This record gives sequence, structure tokens and C-alpha cells, in this order.
Amino acid sequence: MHWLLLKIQSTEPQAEALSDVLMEQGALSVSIEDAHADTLAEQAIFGEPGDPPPGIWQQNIVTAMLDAEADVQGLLARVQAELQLDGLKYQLEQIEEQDWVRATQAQFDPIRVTDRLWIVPSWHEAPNAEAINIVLDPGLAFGTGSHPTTHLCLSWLAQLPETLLRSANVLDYGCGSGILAIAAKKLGANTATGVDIDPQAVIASRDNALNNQVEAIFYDSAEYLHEPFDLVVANILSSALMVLAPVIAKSCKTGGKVALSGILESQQQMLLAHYAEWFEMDAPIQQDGWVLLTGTRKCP
Ligand SMILES: C[S@@+](CC[C@H](N)C(=O)[O-])C[C@H]1O[C@@H](n2cnc3c(N)ncnc32)[C@H](O)[C@@H]1O
Repeated sequence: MHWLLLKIQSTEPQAEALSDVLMEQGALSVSIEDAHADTLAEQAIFGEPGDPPPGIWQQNIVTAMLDAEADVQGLLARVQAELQLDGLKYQLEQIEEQDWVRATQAQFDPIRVTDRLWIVPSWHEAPNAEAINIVLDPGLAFGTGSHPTTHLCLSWLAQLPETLLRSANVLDYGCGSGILAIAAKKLGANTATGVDIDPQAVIASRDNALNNQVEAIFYDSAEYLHEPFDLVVANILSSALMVLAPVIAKSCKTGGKVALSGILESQQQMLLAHYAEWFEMDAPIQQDGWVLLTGTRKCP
């Protein structure tokens, strides 16, 4: 069994309408991708809570998956007529039936955070059985460890002195998959708590903690009571970090540490200035255009 992939070059104003017409004309699925993906001209597009939708890439590829027997020329003619377009540029590829589960799994390899901390998908053997291995599969909640913002937080947790961690109660604000709370606990934290605005993230975090045989508490941020913790990690986008600053400050004991992630280089000065009201801020740490800000809670 096989299918056809019809890949059409498109522009921002056309792409949505093109996708809709392809679906109406019998495509099994349609996706839109950056025409410059995996090149230096790749355009990062993401939205922040409260901002208008970020739109799509200026130059993109609209890919329709079709039955092997589909009349491609007829389909293209109908699409062009409906959208009043001329000379669509396209490529046609054939894809064979394959083990889709295995193909998906093959995209996720173990991730080394440090020599002693790894994130390992459940279907993989741990590269170092002696290391602290967090077993985590991609799921509905953010946080597989592959994103620089998560990686920055994990590296920060992993370099904390063990003596500090042993007595530390850790809060993971915006826990997603629970990866940071689970890592903190596995690295030796006294307790780990995670909160998230998304109920699916709370469920995923609880499942992941169970799979890792880690005791950690996860709940909805609406139920969070602002109790003070020794360490607070928050990997959320910068607009949310700005709004949540008083909550995060209240959540951190005097002398406690904070780590803030999800911040672009262009946003770091704004965040540093804002958090300086409550924290003695350290020099930013950068990775792939993202910044980790850390600090120590001042006396209120
Ligand atoms: C970028 S993910 C980080 C997940 C994980 N902690 C990590 O480091 O990979 C951000 C998480 O913050 C949550 N979030 C966003 N705004 C929030 C808010 N105001 N309060 C609590 N959680 C929030 C999102 O639902 C999401 O799960």
C-alpha cells in the first residue's frame, strides 16, 4: 500500500485557502511547513499567551496526502480554478506503507543533559545505566528535554550542589510534562512540586512521575497557595513570566534560588529589570538564542 504526497509551493496569503480547497477536494490530510525549514532562512514562529495569532511562514509548502489512485492533474486543475491561480509549482512523491510507530520513535533519541543526567525514551536502552535516567516519551504536554529552554533548566538543576538539593523543596511553575520536577527529585531534592494552568499537563506530569518511580506532587496552578519554596524553576514564555513575577517571588523563600526560562535574548533585559525588584539576578546563560535567568531571593 502507498500514498501520494503533493507538495505545492505557496505564500502566506494563499496557504490557508489552498489547504481548505485540497481537503474539500479529497486530500486525506494537509500540512503547511516553512519553505525554508532546516536552512539558515528558517523562520521561527510561535505565539505568546495573550498575543494575536502569530500567522504562518511567508514562503511555505502546502503538502496534501492523497490516495495512490488520486487524479492529481484533475485535482490541481480544480484547485487552480477555485482559487483563480495559475501555474502552481508542485512536486509529487510516493510514500510506502511502513511501521509508523517505529518511524515516529526513531525521531527521539536519548538526550544527554550532563554525563550524569539523561532523558531516555521508554523504548530506548539508557546509554549509561549508571546515570540518572529520566524515562520520558513525547506526549501531549510540553517537555521532552529536547528544547533549549528545558535543557537550560535541566543543566542548571544538575549543577546545583547536592547538599543544597538534599534540603531543598523545589517548585516547577509551568510543569508541562513534569520533567523539571522529576529531574529535581531524581537529582536528590527533598520534595518536588509542579503546577500548570493546563489540566492535561498535570495528568501527564503525574503519569511521568509514576513511570519514573518518583514522588512528586502536581496540581492545577489555580489551586496553588503561594507557599514558599527553596528553589523555583519556571520555564514559561516571557509574557507569562512578566505577569507571574509577584507570584514567583512570593513562592521563593528569602535566600532561595529562582531559574527563569522561555526567554529570548531580545527579552532578557526586560525580564532582568522586572525580577530585580525581588531577586539578586546573576549573569544570563544562553543557548541557541534562548536565555536562562537565575537569581537569589532578596529580603522582602
Ligand atoms: C514551555 S512549557 C515548559 C514545560 C516544562 N516545565 C519544561 O521545562 O519543558 C510551559 C508550561 O507552562 C504552562 N503555563 C503557561 N502559562 C502558565 C501560567 N500562567 N500558569 C501556570 N502554567 C502556565 C503551559 O501550560 C506549559 O505546560
